[in-house]
Amino acid sequence: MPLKLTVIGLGYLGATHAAAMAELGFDVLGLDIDQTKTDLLATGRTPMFEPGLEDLLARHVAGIEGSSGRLRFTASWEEVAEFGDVHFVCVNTPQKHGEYACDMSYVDSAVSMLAPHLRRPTLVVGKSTVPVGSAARLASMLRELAPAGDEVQLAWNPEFLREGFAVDDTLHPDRIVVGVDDERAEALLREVYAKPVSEGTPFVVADYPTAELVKTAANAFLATKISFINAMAEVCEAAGGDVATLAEAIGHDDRIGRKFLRAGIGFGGGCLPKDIRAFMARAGELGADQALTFLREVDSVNMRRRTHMVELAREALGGGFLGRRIAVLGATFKPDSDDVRDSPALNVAGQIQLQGGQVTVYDPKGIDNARRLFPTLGYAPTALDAVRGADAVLHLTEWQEFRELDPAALAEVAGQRHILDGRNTLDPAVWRKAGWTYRAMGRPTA
Ligand SMILES: NC(=O)c1ccc[n+]([C@@H]2O[C@H](COP(=O)([O-])OP(=O)(O)OC[C@H]3O[C@@H](n4cnc5c(N)ncnc54)[C@H](O)[C@@H]3O)[C@@H](O)[C@H]2O)c1
Ligand SMILES: O=c1ccn([C@@H]2O[C@H](COP(=O)(O)OP(=O)(O)O[C@H]3O[C@H](CO)[C@@H](O)[C@H](O)[C@H]3O)[C@@H](O)[C@H]2O)c(=O)[nH]1
Repeated sequence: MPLKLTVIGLGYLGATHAAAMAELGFDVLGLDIDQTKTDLLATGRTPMFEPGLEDLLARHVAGIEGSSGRLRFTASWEEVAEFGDVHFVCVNTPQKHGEYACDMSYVDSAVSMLAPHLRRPTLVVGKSTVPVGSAARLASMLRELAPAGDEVQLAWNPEFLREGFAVDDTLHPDRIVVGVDDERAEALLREVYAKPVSEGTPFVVADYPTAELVKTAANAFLATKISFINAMAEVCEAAGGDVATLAEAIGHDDRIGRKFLRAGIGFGGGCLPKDIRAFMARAGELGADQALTFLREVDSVNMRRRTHMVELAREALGGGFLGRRIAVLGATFKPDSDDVRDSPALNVAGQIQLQGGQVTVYDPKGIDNARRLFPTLGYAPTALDAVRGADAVLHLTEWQEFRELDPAALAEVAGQRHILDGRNTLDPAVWRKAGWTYRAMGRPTA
């Protein structure tokens, strides 16, 4: 009998994981405390934009014509507990309000809702990103609360997917990491991931703390790489160098690599910023805070990028923002996602509005989410509409659509022709040819 899986928490991670597990051939039952999400997913639609996910849902959600019927949703914890041989916990672990530390209340609540219904041998697998030490704590919580007691096991299986590539990253991961304290847990997870492992995906078995740390270490490294190149951008600007050429040149060294060296307004999203802060907070609790003081600098280089973009815009306008019209291209923290959590683009837009600018934002997929978070910003249905009458245009999220814009057509409707490229992905020559003053970050102005 193939294993039956459940997925608890159906956001960016959980909805993708549930659909991907059905694609691997398992029967999957999903649960989320937000019933609007399960209702939507049950009709094959996603609560968020993630390329390829609706196709996967159409292939597997029960009740959709021609689907495998392997993926279902419920609101009942009892049903989840009875159904699952393996339960994946994919709930959110945001930054605590006003603190660096991780808010574990959603994970704790999911585990305490599930545990009292666990009456037979079963495996609970944490996928959320958590502070090191959480798995051991949750394992004892499960043993205490579950009627099946020691027959309930826990494993930690951190997730490395990127938004915008979530489906592919889940079906074909770079590596699978499992933190276990028992061979049976490892065996069950080898069964779950047999297909990707048979295709060559490395399967790394670790203890709980190492598995938890692998995740935060990976995100800390990625964040550091971005802040490193952004620090080089600051120096390039001071010295008259070009950070894009510098990144290409150092990236040819295999030990450094080309990826994650795109300078600009820095990293945002629901992961890197909060994960490096939670990592610092946890290291502090463990008495190892000195080990991670460099992450404070990584964070401040990153936040400085946003303010620097605001300063560049002010400079382009020749003074303050009061009464000036600013078009912002991009609202999401990255392209191919509708996620606006800690978005550098919206942070810049918000700062300019606070300083008196009239800001109009356009984004291909993020406007609804942006409007909920920043209701007082202006929003336009197209890039052309956002640019109409603008005194400066800020390119802040690197959507392909923005690379394909016609600078000549935009020049006709703009108030003034100032383009500031916060992602260094537009073609300076093309924009300049169309009459724009083009300004990038960490690159020469002319
Ligand atoms: N988004 C990513 O790209 C990504 C990648 C890797 C790891 N992660 C980690 O995965 C976790 C989830 O991230 P996300 O981006 O999917 O968050 P999200 O906010 O999109 O989704 C979390 C979901 O969990 C639900 N939930 C909260 N408490 C619950 C409970 N007690 N029971 C059932 N459902 C509950 C919420 O309603 C929500 O739908 C976080 O720890 C994050 O750091 C995220
Ligand atoms: O060279 C680069 C690369 C990225 N970014 C920015 O960095 C942020 C994060 O990008 P990315 O890492 O691609 O997005 P996420 O989907 O947040 O994925 C990260 O966070 C996830 C949640 O933990 C992990 O699973 C992934 O492995 C990790 O890449 C975005 O704002 C990007 O614009 C840059 O500024 N320069």
